[in-house]
Amino acid sequence: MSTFLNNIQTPDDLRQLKVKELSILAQELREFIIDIVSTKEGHLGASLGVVELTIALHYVFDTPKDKLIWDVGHQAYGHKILTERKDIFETNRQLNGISGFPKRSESKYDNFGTGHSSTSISAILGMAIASQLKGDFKRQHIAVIGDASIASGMAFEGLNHLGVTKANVLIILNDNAIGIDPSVGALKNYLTNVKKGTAKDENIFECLNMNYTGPIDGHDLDLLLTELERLKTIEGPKLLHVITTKGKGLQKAEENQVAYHAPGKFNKETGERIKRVSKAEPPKYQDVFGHTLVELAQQNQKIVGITPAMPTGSSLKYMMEEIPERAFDVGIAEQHAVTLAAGMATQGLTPFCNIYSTFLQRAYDQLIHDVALQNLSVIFCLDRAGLVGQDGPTHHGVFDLAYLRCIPNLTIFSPMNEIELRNIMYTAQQDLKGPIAIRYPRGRGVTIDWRTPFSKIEIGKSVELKKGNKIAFLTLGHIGNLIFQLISEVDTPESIGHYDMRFLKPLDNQILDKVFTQYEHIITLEDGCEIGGLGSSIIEYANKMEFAGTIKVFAIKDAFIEQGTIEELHNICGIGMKSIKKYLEDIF
Ligand SMILES: Cc1ncc(C[n+]2csc(CCOP(=O)(O)OP(=O)(O)O)c2C)c(N)n1
Ligand SMILES: CC(=O)[C@@H](O)[C@H](O)COP(=O)(O)O
Ligand SMILES: [Mg+2]
Repeated sequence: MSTFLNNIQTPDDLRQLKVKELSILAQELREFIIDIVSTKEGHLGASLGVVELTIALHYVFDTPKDKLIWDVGHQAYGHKILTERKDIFETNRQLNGISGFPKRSESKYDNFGTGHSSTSISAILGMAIASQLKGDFKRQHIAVIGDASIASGMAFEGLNHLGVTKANVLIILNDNAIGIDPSVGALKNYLTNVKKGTAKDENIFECLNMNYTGPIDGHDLDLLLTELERLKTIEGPKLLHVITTKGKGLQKAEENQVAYHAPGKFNKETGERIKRVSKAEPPKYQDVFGHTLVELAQQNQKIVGITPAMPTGSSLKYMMEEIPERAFDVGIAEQHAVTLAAGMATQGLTPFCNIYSTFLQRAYDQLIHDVALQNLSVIFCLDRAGLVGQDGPTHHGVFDLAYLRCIPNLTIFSPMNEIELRNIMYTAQQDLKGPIAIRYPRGRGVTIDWRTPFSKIEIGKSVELKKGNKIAFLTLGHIGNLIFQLISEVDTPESIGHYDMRFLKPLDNQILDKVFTQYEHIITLEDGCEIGGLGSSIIEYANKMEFAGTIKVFAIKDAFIEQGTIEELHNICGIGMKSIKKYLEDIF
């Protein structure tokens, strides 16, 4: 039964507590997070790891006047609970609920929207400079950033600037030696040496002109309070290095930090994860990618695999286990991952560069300038394409079709099922000259027996799945499976034709020419943004061919889409079964 937490709505309430009461509050806050996340799901380990830090920051600093930013923001559950959102925390990540990440429109305590990593240093520096320009030299500016996120290029760009300013900024490096998967790279090794006391003399952050303190135990509340109070009085750029344990306070989460980053539902007493008991079900697309890549790489020595910090999420981990010398986790470094792949391709290697669709946004110039312009044979596997669900607008992979389609030399493919994914991977590593983007969604496919022998896919060829005489559905990717069900449920299935376009680029003009002559109505369906995607491309071509029938585009309208289950979001966006059926009723 919470006692102190019950009485806290705002950080002002927190600041009424005595220092000796804060450790009890920490215990209560942990239990509260565990209680809710065990049933509602979400990012657990990171938030448990910063419970003491969260309390100490709001206790010492005058939030929301002082500015506090959480990098990525997946560790900000405690912050949300202590800043007016305790009573609605159970709606975390649900449709119409609070966001799983800090969000400016949600709270005056969320100073900057996050979700993608490594933005906090630049953003807090921007706020600190604004504060100086306004003549306010008192306001404090704090960014909390993890050891994996600080290794990203963008964070280094921020540090590089910060070190030549007099900005009143405190960076808190929350070092738990892990991202989603174990942290990697030379900086990780350096931080390990700092913790062991074996680092070379000069401290890297001091060399960058920051006042460095640490490493200190980030679970020791007294120490945190003392150091934060002291740092508050020091002007200019400062960095406090705290050591924490991801998953702190829940034994299972401490023992298996990768799985408990976002464990799904679990038993709040034992920590045991609740596995769905189900009969045979189709695999996740990510696993089809991961296992197929191992199969291909065992046959083709030129294949290399690259992931920027998502070995588990992308399933590149299978290749990292089986063929470690050719599989690379480069950390949160999407830009580097793409140009690294480009460099490898110039030397005759065949890189499979797996990046979540949303995170590839960060490497757009590298994709154009380093890969496509040089027509290098890099195979991009874009996971989490389309609406991803509870992570919400920061993570939906809905822009990729539009931002990829305008890039010359790039082939764009979206598999409708596991077998198409396997076969395009097989084809791309054998035949393709130039880059290809293969985009597939979060979650499971549709084929239980998916390990079929490889066969080649003809580049630019779509598939006629069903002939019709009035209405043609042109679909791209997994979402096309909806149309099978739809056809089985309508009164006049003979009127409907269905085409799995497979390639957004090059478009299959041959089949389109046929479709334009045989059907009165064309309906396109995709799980990407309307502007610039499949529907746009069909309208452009139809216009050129002077098609006289109607074209209806089912795609995501020009708006950011909030969080919810994928099914809820498809319905809200009007790309679910209900909307399509309604449209059909109108034209029948
Ligand atoms: C640009 C970008 N790439 C990848 C991710 C996926 N991601 C979310 S959290 C995370 C690990 C963050 O690790 P760290 O900064 O050490 O924080 P911790 O989880 O340990 O608290 C990653 C890779 C992301 N959010 N943004
Ligand atoms: C916080 C973050 O960016 C990741 O943890 C993300 O939530 C992973 O998403 P998946 O669960 O789809 O791998
Ligand atoms: Mg970390």
